[in-house]
Amino acid sequence: MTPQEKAAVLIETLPWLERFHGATVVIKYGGNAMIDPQLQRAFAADMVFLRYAGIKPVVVHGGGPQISAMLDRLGIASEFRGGLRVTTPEAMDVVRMVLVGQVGRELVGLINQHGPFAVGLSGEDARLFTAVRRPATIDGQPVDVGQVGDVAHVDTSAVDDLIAAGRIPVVATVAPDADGVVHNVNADTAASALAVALGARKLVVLTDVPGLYTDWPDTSSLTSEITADELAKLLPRLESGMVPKMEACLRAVQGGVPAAHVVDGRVAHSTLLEVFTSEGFGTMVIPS
Ligand SMILES: Nc1ncnc2c1ncn2[C@@H]1O[C@H](COP(=O)(O)OP(=O)(O)O)[C@@H](O)[C@H]1O
Ligand SMILES: CC(=O)N[C@@H](CCC(=O)OP(=O)(O)O)C(=O)O
Repeated sequence: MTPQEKAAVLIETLPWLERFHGATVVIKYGGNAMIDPQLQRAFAADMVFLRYAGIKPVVVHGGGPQISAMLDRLGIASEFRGGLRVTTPEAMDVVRMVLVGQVGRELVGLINQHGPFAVGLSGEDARLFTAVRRPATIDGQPVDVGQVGDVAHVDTSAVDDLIAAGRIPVVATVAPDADGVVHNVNADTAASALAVALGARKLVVLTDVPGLYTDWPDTSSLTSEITADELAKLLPRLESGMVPKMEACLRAVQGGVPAAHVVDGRVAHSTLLEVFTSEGFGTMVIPS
């Protein structure tokens, strides 16, 4: 790369630095970016980069594969319906242990190699999330999936305090219902609810595909931009993990977040590519 090319890359970020300075951006961390050590470190660096660029990153993490691995080790069967894990009280203990005690801790540690930034919390802390039991939907029919929650209420005060102190909140998605019974909340769903409650300028969801395919698995149907109305029409035809993911993007945009993005977390620094380049990256959901 010539010095001119290097300078061009740097200066391309200026309009985006101007636009997003001071903005809150919610990033859902999941998929391969969460399992591959090099991608993990790249993600942690991206969060610190955003912070130094004057953006306020808030991380909501998944951990589905890690939960499945631990359930397996403990000999507890694991099943998904409509993209949601069937969560028995026994499985719920494992979900909580893995998300809060393992996955969240590891990410906090990686970010904090750069400085005293990350603080982990779960939906249980300072009433961040209050859950309500949520059925899965298969062919339009509700199906019981046990202790699975949707976010009924968000109290952003703890996250606000951390942001104001210059920290990077790292959120695990277990949440009590109004009676204090803890529920398993899909991380895409929780990220969306938090983005809306914080008035975030962007929701970025990392996954293991380049973006949304409107006619999966036809690779020519990869879409770079879709409106909320178009997505609402497409949603009943989507499958498995894409259902909570695209539903989350739709809800975020309908809730006032100006843009929700699904990006390929297998590409190192996908968050930076999305925020700071003119072409963007992945699929962007915008209001209709
Ligand atoms: N229309 C679609 N567009 C993109 N991916 C799809 C689509 N339908 C199903 N998928 C599958 O959904 C997966 C994403 O869901 P999931 O594995 O739950 O994501 P994550 O682990 O990143 O939360 C993709 O890797 C892909 O295999
Ligand atoms: C209800 C439900 O399905 N909860 C998810 C929570 C973790 C998650 O969402 O992790 P990913 O983003 O890595 O899929 C689960 O138990 O796997």
